[in-house]
Amino acid sequence: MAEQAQQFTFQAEVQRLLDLVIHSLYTDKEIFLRELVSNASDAIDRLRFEALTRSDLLPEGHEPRIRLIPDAEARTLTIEDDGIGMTRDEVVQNIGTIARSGTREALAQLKDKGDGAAQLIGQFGVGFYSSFMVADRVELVTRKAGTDEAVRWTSAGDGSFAVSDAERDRPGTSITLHLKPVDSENGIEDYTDRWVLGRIVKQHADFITYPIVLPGEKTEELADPAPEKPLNSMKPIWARPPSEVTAEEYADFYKQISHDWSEPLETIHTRVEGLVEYQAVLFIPSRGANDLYYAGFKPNLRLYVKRMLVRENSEELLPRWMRWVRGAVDSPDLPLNVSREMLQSDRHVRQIRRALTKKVIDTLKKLQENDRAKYEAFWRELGRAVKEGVDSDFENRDALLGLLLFGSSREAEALTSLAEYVGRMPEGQSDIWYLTGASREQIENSPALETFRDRGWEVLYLTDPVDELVVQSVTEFEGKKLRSAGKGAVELEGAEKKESSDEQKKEFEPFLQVLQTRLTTWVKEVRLSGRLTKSPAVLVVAEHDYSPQLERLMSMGRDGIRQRRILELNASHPLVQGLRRRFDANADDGVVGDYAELLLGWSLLAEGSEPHDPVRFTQLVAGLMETGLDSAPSSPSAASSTETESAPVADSDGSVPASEAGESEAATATA
Ligand SMILES: Nc1ncnc2c1ncn2[C@@H]1O[C@H](COP(=O)(O)OP(=O)(O)OP(=O)(O)O)[C@@H](O)[C@H]1O
Repeated sequence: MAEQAQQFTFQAEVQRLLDLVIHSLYTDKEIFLRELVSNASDAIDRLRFEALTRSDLLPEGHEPRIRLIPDAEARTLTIEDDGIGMTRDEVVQNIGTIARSGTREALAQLKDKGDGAAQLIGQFGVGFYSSFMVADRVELVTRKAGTDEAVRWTSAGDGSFAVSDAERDRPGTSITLHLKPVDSENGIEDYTDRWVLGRIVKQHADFITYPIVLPGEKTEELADPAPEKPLNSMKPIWARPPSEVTAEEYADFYKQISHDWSEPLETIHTRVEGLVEYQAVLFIPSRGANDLYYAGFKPNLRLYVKRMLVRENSEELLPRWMRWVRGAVDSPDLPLNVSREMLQSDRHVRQIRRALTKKVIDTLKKLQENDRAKYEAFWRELGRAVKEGVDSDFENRDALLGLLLFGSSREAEALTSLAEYVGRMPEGQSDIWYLTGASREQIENSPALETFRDRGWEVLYLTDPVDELVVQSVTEFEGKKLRSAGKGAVELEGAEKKESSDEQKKEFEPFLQVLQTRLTTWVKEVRLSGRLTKSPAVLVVAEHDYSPQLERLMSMGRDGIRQRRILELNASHPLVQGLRRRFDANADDGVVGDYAELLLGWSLLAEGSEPHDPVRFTQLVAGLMETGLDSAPSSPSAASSTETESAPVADSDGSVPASEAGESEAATATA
């Protein structure tokens, strides 16, 4: 007795994907066939792989095929495979939910259904769902190898699907598309036409390694149908001479293995015969996968041994930072039933890995040299992963340094390599300078850059969190030190300057001591600055301490203990000079301590951080503003420095009048 069909609703993201598939104006509708045939081919691959250890799974004389069965009268097309099939649970799980969290998130964010959506759709593994571009109802019957039960899945793509028991005489899967009417204006052809099917297979699925066949045609002369003749050549793309493979064939192959519908950025086809033999077609994608930076991400790299797929997501053939590389590698030198552990320690695998890694790096290098725009497009998509390599791939570290690009103080939108930076270094500059921060804007506002600007020295702007990793592991490039503009002391160049600065240091010593004592909870040293030319103060860290950016990242969401930093003062700034005069006049003047705190709070705000004690800081600022009002002349032009020059040094309560603690030179330029 037939059981009642069980109804399920699609996961919200799947329905969204379906809506996009159905409504987006995707022109190339015929590629649904490539997607379904790819799934069929994968299913056969999986069965053959499973059968390596369970020979009972393969029926005697198993000659796997992918059959296309058109029915012009019923207006259906069935795609049938002798693959591994699915259990009931697998059907519900695989064809009803999206497992990959990155894809789910991206879909959840994707609201519009306009042209943008049509483009974006290429980012998701649409696979099976592409059937709904050409069919208004889809029926799938499948039986898992090694079981007797078959299951039927049906859906009209309208939010729900039904699952019920079914019959199937052998393992495998059949997918029947109830085709939409032919509509050539919208790119829907007659997919029951043998000629159309033959053309699509030839064009988009020629490289599938199993025969794709149409049922033999019955003719008047032949009582039995003519034998099935494969529509595809079945030659895997990597086994063909590169000169004979067209760009379109590579792109189709890429789309088959990646389910990314956008064109690959670069294709690498390599065939090596020697100590170790292998063939590989690798792709640099034009876009990184949505879940590339998730811990569970698996690379889209297939490993074949003599054309038998042994690993769909091989992590052994390329370093982890190259997990965005997609493609297929085939080698006859590896054992068929390879375990992960064996793969990792296999000598041949190691050799292949080394060679392929180098190949990809060389390709990127060439791209950087010959097509800068394309390389920058790659960099903006995947540069972050390359930076991971700098920290982890010691063998290729030097080559990777050459690939790095950064923003810099030179030009707002431009990216520069380290070599280009070094090439522009003016005389007198011996190090490569950078500053890390949350954004270009924040870095640009940092007072720590003042002297660099004045000297005309370029500073690299490191705004990506992984840049912190890069600069921790790279200390030199072409013999030039990489130095943070916000770390350690920046020396003034020239002997004369040094002498005068030594003298100044001595003069300021007692004053700085008092500030330091007042700020000791947060600051480990108060000293004179070599990097300030305009601002009164800046916070820096010692040479080997964490940068504020790294500290912020590490204490994300937690109240971490902050490391004590160094407060640098600009000795020639009127605010600092005025304050020192107050100190010289009366070493116990309470104003000096309050100003120390204000300067510290100001420096924190200037770099984009919060004052340590915002309440205390605002109180100090309010007090200062009040005094400013009490003492400032009533004329609106009072802000000019000439007017304030005659302003009193301090009020009766002992505070210095100033409109702002920071930039206002006027308020403190007093005698
Ligand atoms: N013909 C088939 N035989 C067996 N399983 C299939 C078949 N078609 C689809 N599947 C299963 O359904 C899953 C979802 O298919 P779909 O085409 O939507 O995504 P996919 O992108 O191929 O999946 P993957 O992320 O594994 O590449 C497949 O991963 C596979 O497990």
